[in-house]
Amino acid sequence: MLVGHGTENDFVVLPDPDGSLWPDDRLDAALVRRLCDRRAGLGGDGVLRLVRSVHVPDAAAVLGGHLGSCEWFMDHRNADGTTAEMCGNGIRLFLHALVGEGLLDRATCEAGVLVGTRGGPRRVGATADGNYWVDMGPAREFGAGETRLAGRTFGGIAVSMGNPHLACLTDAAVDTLDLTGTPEVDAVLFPDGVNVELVNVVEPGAHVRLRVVERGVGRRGPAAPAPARPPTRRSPPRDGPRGRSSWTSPGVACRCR
Ligand SMILES: N[C@@H](CCC[C@H](N)C(=O)O)C(=O)O
Repeated sequence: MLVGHGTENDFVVLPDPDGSLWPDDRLDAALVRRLCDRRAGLGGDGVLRLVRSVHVPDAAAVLGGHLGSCEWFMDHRNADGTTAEMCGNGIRLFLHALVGEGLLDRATCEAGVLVGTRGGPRRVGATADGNYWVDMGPAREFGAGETRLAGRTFGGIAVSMGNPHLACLTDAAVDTLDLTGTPEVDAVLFPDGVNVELVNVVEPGAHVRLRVVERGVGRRGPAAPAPARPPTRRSPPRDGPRGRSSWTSPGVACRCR
């Protein structure tokens, strides 16, 4: 077992190349909760199992024709034992762990490696300066939503990045909010729950500050923002200018483009 984090989204990492060490009947929801328990277990926002796609029963269904191109599959579990389709922070740690375990050669990662996830294939790569990048894919809006949290109501856009997000622009200083509660959301719009991001625009189109209440985890710091290109208005530009932007959350920073 390993532990690691991507922008402080931390995980218990289980290398299991042929799927024999942690099959589903062993890595069940109860064991995931115990592993992620920050007092009685190793502690983490979730579990990342490193396994070849051919040993994942549902990989063919979620990858379709991409199955043959995704040697590795990120089997992601949230701290509460639920599975998540995709994790922008986790998939960069996933690649780092594959390299660290000698299962992939870092030099071959610089062009990008296609990794299977329950949100479909994602290309993730290593940079020459020791960092990692991920192509999060398109942000797919699927409606307007709101959440009741920290004694306030925040309106936002429902966005899928493979996993569901509610991205809420707000003038309330996000660093000052008490996010210990559970966000109230529309169960029809978000039948499987949702990751809630509260966003302050620091510099339109260039820099946002955000706080996340993550599905299956609870309050925590950053997440790969949804949409990956932070919105500068109530809904992200459908075909707005592409460029670089950054987001910060207490203690970390990340670049998006
Ligand atoms: N923080 C992650 C999201 C991880 C999964 C999430 N908890 C979910 O259930 O969708 C990210 O960076 O995307």
